[in-house]
Amino acid sequence: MTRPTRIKLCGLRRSEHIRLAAELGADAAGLVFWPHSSRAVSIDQAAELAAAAPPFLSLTGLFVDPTVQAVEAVLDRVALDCLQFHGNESNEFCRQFGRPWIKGVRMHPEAEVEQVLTEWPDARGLLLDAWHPEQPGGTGLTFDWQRIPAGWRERIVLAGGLTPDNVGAAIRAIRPWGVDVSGGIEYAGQKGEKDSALMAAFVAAVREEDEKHD
Ligand SMILES: O=C(O)c1ccccc1NCC(=O)[C@H](O)[C@H](O)COP(=O)(O)O
Repeated sequence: MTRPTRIKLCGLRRSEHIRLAAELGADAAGLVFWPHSSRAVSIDQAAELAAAAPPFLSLTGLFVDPTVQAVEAVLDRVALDCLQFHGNESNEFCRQFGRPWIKGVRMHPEAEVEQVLTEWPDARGLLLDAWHPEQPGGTGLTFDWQRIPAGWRERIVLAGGLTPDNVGAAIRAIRPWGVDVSGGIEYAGQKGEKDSALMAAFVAAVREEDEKHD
């Protein structure tokens, strides 16, 4: 049997969606702490979401160029299992909190990908996302998956514009360790509003593709 593709559903803001993510068999749920995002949650909201999380769903807190104090303020109140840094944070910055962390890497069209990926040696994994000149993430855009070097694919969480319709092709193309989605599980035109049916369809599409590789 081949390994299952790990799934992170990002930008959850309701307790029922946290429970649904676990029931569907997702591995991780992402909570956005970047205040400029329409998916952002306050510390109080996040504490409530964490209280709704069943065992073994990895709660991941997403930050963009935060201060140390901002991350610590969240960690004081919210039982996060993993941190995700999605800005220009260095390896040293990310590692100082003593928690498992992943690094969001935006795939700039001119980036020397093989070189860039070596910059965060202590990350548990690298979440590769589309690059956009003004938005640090959650853009709904895809990038050319073939730019991901073959030797790195087992460490990669693939993100950027994934949907129930294209995630199977993405898995087939590069066999990443995991996949991450936000906009692709939301109601059309309603950024931040997750659609339970699309959450279920996304997880089902991943599992359907996984079964083809057994
Ligand atoms: O989702 C956001 O609002 C966000 C804002 C700033 C930085 C990162 C953000 N999201 C990071 C994620 O992990 C998203 O799931 C990832 O960017 C993919 O988003 P999408 O293309 O909408 O699936």
